[in-house]
Amino acid sequence: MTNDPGTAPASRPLGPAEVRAMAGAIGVSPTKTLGQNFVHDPNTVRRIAAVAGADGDVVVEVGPGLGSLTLALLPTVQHLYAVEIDPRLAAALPGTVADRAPDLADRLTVLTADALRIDAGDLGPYPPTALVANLPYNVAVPVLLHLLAVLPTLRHGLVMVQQEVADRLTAGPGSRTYGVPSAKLAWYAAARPAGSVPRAVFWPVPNVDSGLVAFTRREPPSPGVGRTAVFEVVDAAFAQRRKTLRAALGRWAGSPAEAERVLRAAGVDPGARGESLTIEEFGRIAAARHAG
Ligand SMILES: C[S@@+](CC[C@H](N)C(=O)[O-])C[C@H]1O[C@@H](n2cnc3c(N)ncnc32)[C@H](O)[C@@H]1O
Repeated sequence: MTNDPGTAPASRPLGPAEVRAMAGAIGVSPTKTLGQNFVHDPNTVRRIAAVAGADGDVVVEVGPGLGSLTLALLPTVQHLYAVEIDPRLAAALPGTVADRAPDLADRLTVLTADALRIDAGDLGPYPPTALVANLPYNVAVPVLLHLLAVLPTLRHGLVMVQQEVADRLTAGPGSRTYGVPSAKLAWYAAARPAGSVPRAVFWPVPNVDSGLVAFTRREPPSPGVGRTAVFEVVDAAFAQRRKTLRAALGRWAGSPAEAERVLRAAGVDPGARGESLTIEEFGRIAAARHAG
């Protein structure tokens, strides 16, 4: 089911004064522990919704907060599952949508839950196809990787994260910022930078600017071993990223000599470093170890 933008019902966005007033009315003073920085600029949420390209999608939004982005997404999505950990924000969201987008209220399902603990069965009848979220900063990478793991129907998404995290998520082998988040995200999806967002559009104003990361799911590499085994190699290689793989993987393999044997069997130079390896190469190393 898609929605014709020409006839789609509209929603009334939240501006700066309204964001503060709504938070006050429900007794929320934003906390750092929950990464509560609310967007109060209607142009920013319109832009995020446009770049997300989630028209006709069943969207998962993590951390809807006061509903700024939710209101921008609802006019064109098929359905939206909003997963919010703060019960006061979750309880207020249906009322906000009923008030500002009354014709769209039945497209929204609100779940009061920790996004790190949900799985597909928690959401509802529609298989989710897109993730669009201004992610809570402190758990952004674990949430993204968790949802890609437990929601196999997610085809694409757009997430807003700290600029530094956006750089890491979208880095490729050989880059200074390539690391565990980049390699693990590459297992699931092709990711690309999709713009930046200045800190001034948030309340309260954070210490850093934000970046948008767009991703499209891809077939995972098929080394013959599972994701957990491959991610163990990624973690071991980057735990000592300045060391050669022969040394960095010594404990994982049992000894540097065994690491060298596995690396050679995988066709990977034992003198290379993890930061130069593709996710396919990490997969080959895991498979070579399990092949014995
Ligand atoms: C950066 S704010 C974004 C709020 C809103 N989407 C916006 O753009 O204004 C992050 C939101 O995620 C919520 N949150 C934090 N940790 C969470 C978790 N583990 N699961 C679900 N929601 C979480 C916070 O309460 C907050 O509402």
